[in-house]
Amino acid sequence: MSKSFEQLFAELTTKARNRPEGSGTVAELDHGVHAIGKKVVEEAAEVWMAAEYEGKDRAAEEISQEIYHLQVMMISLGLTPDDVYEYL
Ligand SMILES: N=c1c2ncn([C@@H]3O[C@H](COP(=O)(O)OP(=O)(O)OP(=O)(O)O)[C@@H](O)[C@H]3O)c2ncn1[C@@H]1O[C@H](COP(=O)(O)O)[C@@H](O)[C@H]1O
Repeated sequence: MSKSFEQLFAELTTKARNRPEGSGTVAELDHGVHAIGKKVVEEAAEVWMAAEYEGKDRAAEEISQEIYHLQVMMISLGLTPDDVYEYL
């Protein structure tokens, strides 16, 4: 099911609060900023490779994953979307 940036952020915020069993988001948050940062960088490279060699659909998929990891980083730091939008 597709969702917007805000819908995903709300979902992840709820997961961080309620800590449901089996949540990858909870596990990633527990690993901390250093580990989340590595995922952000890894996914950035995958966006680049998909964009250059794998076509638009794969690039869109990798971009969605980068957005996910950026949102996990935001939650880890206690940042809201408005804190980020301020700089757009
Ligand atoms: N949108 C995402 C999403 N995008 C990326 N990822 C994670 O990022 C990984 C993709 O990274 P890679 O390409 O490196 O794939 P991988 O090597 O198989 O990943 P790992 O072995 O490192 O886990 C996936 O395996 C997921 O763990 C996501 N995990 C969750 N979501 C959404 O977040 C919500 C909450 O998820 P849970 O916390 O797992 O319930 C749900 O709506 C999910 O759809």
